[in-house]
Amino acid sequence: MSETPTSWPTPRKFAGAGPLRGTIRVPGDKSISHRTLMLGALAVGKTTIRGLLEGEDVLATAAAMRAMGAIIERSEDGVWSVRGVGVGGLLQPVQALDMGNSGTSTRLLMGLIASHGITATFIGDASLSGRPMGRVIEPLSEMGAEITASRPEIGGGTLPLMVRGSLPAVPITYRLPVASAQVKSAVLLAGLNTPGITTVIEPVPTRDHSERMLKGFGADLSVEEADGVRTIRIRGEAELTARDIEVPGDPSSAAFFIVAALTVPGSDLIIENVGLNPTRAGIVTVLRAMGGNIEPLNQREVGGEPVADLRVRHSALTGIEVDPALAPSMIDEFPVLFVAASVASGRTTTSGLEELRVKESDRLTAMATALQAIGARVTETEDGLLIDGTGGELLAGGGPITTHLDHRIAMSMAIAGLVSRDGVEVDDTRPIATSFPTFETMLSERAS
Ligand SMILES: O=C(O)C1=C[C@@H](OP(=O)(O)O)[C@@H](O)[C@H](O)C1
Ligand SMILES: C=C(OP(=O)(O)O)C(=O)O
Repeated sequence: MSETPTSWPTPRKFAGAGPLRGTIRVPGDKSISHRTLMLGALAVGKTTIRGLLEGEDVLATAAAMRAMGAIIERSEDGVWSVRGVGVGGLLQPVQALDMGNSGTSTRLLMGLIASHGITATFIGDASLSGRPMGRVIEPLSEMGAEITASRPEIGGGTLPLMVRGSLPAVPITYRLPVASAQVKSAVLLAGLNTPGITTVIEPVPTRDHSERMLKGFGADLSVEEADGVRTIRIRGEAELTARDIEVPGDPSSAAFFIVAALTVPGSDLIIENVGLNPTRAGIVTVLRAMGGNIEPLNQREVGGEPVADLRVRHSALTGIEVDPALAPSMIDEFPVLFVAASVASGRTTTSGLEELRVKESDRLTAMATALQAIGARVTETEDGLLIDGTGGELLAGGGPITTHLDHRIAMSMAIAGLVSRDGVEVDDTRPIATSFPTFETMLSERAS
């Protein structure tokens, strides 16, 4: 999110306004949208994209790819086209790349630049400038890139930072020390323009959009799985071929409406075209285990990804112990799961969630504080939250809730407002535009 002097915090109160009914369609998947722009920009020919998420994070990626030579346009009917420069063809950007609020743009683009003979400076907003970049600096430096970051004492370095790519880069075998699709993708993208084979070993599976899409664009990539450990190999100096892509709806955005429909009495909502890649669908598994009535209809494939329409009906939810092994498949959905747990009956226990502390905000502390402020019974532990739900009763409500430039905190607390007596005031709704610019309109149209 860019902070200009004309952009002021936009507080808003969210309150219950009746059941959620009818049919909605959430915008395109953010992870897939970033990757279509990046791979399209490296392909030879013209890639067309339908359903691209037009959120600020994705627009930051588009601007960066333009600054490095790709021609990216949007037609009036919302179809995007990307004319690529070819692998190895990225141009030196003239100005610093402003990544706004987006960790995915930053870390994946650092990977791309690492194996090109160019230098780029990355800047971002206050939230992004506090996030750890050491996790990508380490493998990309091993590949030969020279990276100078600010504040090396914070997670190995933060923005602003400068990446001087290495041409040629050195292929490496890298075992991921954290379960992170961004780190995996940064190394694989660096591998695209590196001679030989770059290997990533992934002990815990994370979202696999990069692997699917790299293959789809024609890269020579293989995935081997043994005892739950994935070994991904990419052959470098690849040639990518332009494609026509349809981006499925974002399950992370759908999650807000799934929780809203499950918790607001009388709701019966259909959410169309939701991506259900197994590496992303943990939230559906957990909410079902809590008693949530979520029915997949019309299951199909869109853009190489499993998709369904979800019918979601109000349900009496019961707290559970969430298996930490599910965390990577729902890492962005915990804030809204905590809202569901706050009105379930009994205790919900979560653990193994240290990664939530290095997202757009420390999402464990931010959500514990926010939910306590509106009357939920929440205890924060080192790596999770313990939540004792109301058993279907409304939360008290209140605020203003501090959202810390974090879109998922803002939207989760908006949903909490629907199940509160007095409503929930959120201190700033601007961050919502990073991932789901139509969220507020869709919410006021459906909850009525
Ligand atoms: O690769 C991606 O598109 C993403 C990976 C996840 O981050 P980590 O890799 O840091 O877990 C997720 O939280 C983020 O919203 C998007
Ligand atoms: C963590 C997120 O995104 P990013 O890392 O791209 O900022 C998110 O969207 O919840």
